[in-house]
Amino acid sequence: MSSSYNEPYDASVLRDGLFVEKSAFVSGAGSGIGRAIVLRLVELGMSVFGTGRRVEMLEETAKRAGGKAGTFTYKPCNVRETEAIEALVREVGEAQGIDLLVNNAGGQFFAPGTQISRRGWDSVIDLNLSAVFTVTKAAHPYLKARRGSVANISLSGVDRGSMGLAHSIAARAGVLGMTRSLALEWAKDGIRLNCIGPGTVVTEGLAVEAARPMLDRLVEATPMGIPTSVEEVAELVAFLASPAGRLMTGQLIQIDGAAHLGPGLHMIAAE
Ligand SMILES: CCCCCCC/C=C/C(=O)SCCNC(=O)CCNC(=O)[C@H](O)C(C)(C)COP(=O)(O)OP(=O)(O)OC[C@H]1O[C@@H](n2cnc3c(N)ncnc32)[C@H](O)[C@@H]1OP(=O)(O)O
Ligand SMILES: NC(=O)C1=CN([C@@H]2O[C@H](COP(=O)(O)OP(=O)(O)OC[C@H]3O[C@@H](n4cnc5c(N)ncnc54)[C@H](OP(=O)(O)O)[C@@H]3O)[C@@H](O)[C@H]2O)C=CC1
Repeated sequence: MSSSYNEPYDASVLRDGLFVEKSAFVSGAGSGIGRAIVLRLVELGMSVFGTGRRVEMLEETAKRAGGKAGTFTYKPCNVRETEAIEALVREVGEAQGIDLLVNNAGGQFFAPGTQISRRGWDSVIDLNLSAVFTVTKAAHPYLKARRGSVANISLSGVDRGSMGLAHSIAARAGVLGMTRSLALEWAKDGIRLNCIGPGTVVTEGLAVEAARPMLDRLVEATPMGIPTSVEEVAELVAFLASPAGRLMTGQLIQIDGAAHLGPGLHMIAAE
C-alpha cells in the first residue's frame, strides 16, 4: 500500500463544544466512514448512539471515543430487520432524542449488470434504499421535536451512473429522490435532509493488498488523483448538522476530487 493513500490530513475546522447537549444516531458506526463520523461528533461534544451488526467493531469505536468531550453508546442491530431497527430508533429517541440521523450503513458487491441476480439486486436495494427509508421514517418524530437533520451517506456518481454498480447506484439515486421529497415534506417541521457522495474512500475493505488493483483503478478514475479521507466526510456531516448548515437541505454534496465528472469506474468494463 503506497503511503500516498494514507497521508495524514487534518480536515477539522469546526469549534470544540459545538454539539454539547445534542444527540446523534449513526448506523454502520463500527468501521470506516461511520466510525470516523462518530469520533468527530463525540469530539465536538455530542452524545452519539451507534449501531451495526458486529458488536466487537462497535466496542472498538467505543474504545476510541473514550476520553473525548461527548459520549458514545451502542447496540448491535441489522438495519434490514425492520421491526428491530424501528424499535431501536424509538428506544434511542425516547432516551436521548435525535438531533442528527446519519444513515451510513451500506455497501454492495461490484458486478456488471448481467451478473447481478434478482436476489443480489434485492439485497443491495434492501440495504441501501429500503432500510434507509425505514430508519428515517422511524426517526421523524424525534427529529421533529429537535428540528434536527439527516445525513445520508451515498456514493459519488449517483446522478450519472457507475460501471459495476447498477444496483447500488439505483439504490442511492432512490435515496436522493427520497431525500429531496422528504426535504420538501418535512421543511415545515424544521427537518433538513442531505446526501453526501464520497468518491473512493480507503477504508478497511479497500485497504487490503488484494483490493489494490481495484483501488488503483478507482483513484485513476478520480481527476484529482486523491482518495477521499474518512475525516473529511465526517467534517462535512458535522458541518451540515451545524448552524452553518441551517438552510442546506435536499442537496447531494459529492466529496470526490471530481470523480463524478471524470471517466467513471472502469474496473468492471469487461464482462
Ligand atoms: C466514482 C465513484 C467512486 C465510488 C467508489 C465506490 C467504492 C465503494 C466502496 C464501498 O461501498 S465500501 C463498503 C464495503 N463493504 C461492502 O460493500 C460489503 C457489503 N456487502 C454486503 O453487505 C452484502 O454482501 C450484501 C451486498 C448486502 C448482500 O448481503 P446478503 O446477506 O443479502 O447476501 P447473500 O445472501 O450473500 O447474497 C444475496 C445475493 O447476492 C449475490 N451476490 C453476492 N455477492 C455477489 C457478487 N460479488 N457478484 C454477484 N452476485 C453476488 C448472491 O449470489 C445472492 O444471489 P443468488 O446467488 O442467491 O441469486
Ligand atoms: N469506501 C468507499 O470508497 C465508499 C463508501 N461509501 C459508502 O459509505 C458507507 C460506509 O462505508 P465504508 O465505511 O466505506 O465501509 P464499511 O464496510 O467499513 O462500512 C459499512 C458499515 O455498515 C455496516 N453495515 C453493513 N450492513 C449492515 C446491516 N445490514 N445492518 C447494520 N449495519 C450494517 C457495517 O457494519 P457490520 O458489518 O458490523 O454490520 C459497517 O460498519 C457505505 O454506505 C458505503 O457504501 C460511499 C462511497 C465510497
